[in-house]
Amino acid sequence: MKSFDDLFTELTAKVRDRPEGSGTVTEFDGGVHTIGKKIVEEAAEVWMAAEYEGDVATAEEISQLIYHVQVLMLAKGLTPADIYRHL
Ligand SMILES: N=c1c2ncn([C@@H]3O[C@H](COP(=O)(O)OP(=O)(O)OP(=O)(O)O)[C@@H](O)[C@H]3O)c2ncn1[C@@H]1O[C@H](COP(=O)(O)O)[C@@H](O)[C@H]1O
Repeated sequence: MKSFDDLFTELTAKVRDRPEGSGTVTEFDGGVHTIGKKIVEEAAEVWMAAEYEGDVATAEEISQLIYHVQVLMLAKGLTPADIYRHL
C-alpha cells in the first residue's frame, strides 16, 4: 500500500525524469493555474462522494485530491516536510 510520502517520492521522480506518457508530467507542465483548477474539481468530487456515494467512492476521490495536491506541491517546490511543520 502506498503512503503519502511514497507517492510524493514517485511523483518527484516522474517530474525529474519526465517519462513518456506520464500524466503527472503533463499536469505539472500545465502550471499552478491548471493544477489549482483540478484541485478545486477534485475537492468538489470528494464532497459529493461523501454526501451521496459511500465510503469507498469517497476514499477514492480523497486519494485523487491528495494526488493533485502533491502535483501542486511539486510545481511550487514544496516538500512534505514544509506541510508537516504546520500540522
Ligand atoms: N494517484 C494518481 C492519480 N489520482 C488521480 N490522477 C489523475 O486524475 C484523474 C482523475 O480525475 P477525474 O476524476 O477528473 O477523472 P477524469 O475526468 O476521467 O480525468 P481527466 O479527464 O480530468 O484527466 C485521472 O485520470 C488521473 O489523470 C492520478 N494520476 C496518477 N496517480 C498516480 O501517480 C503515479 C504516477 O502516474 P503517471 O504520472 O501517470 O505515471 C502513479 O502511481 C499513479 O497511480
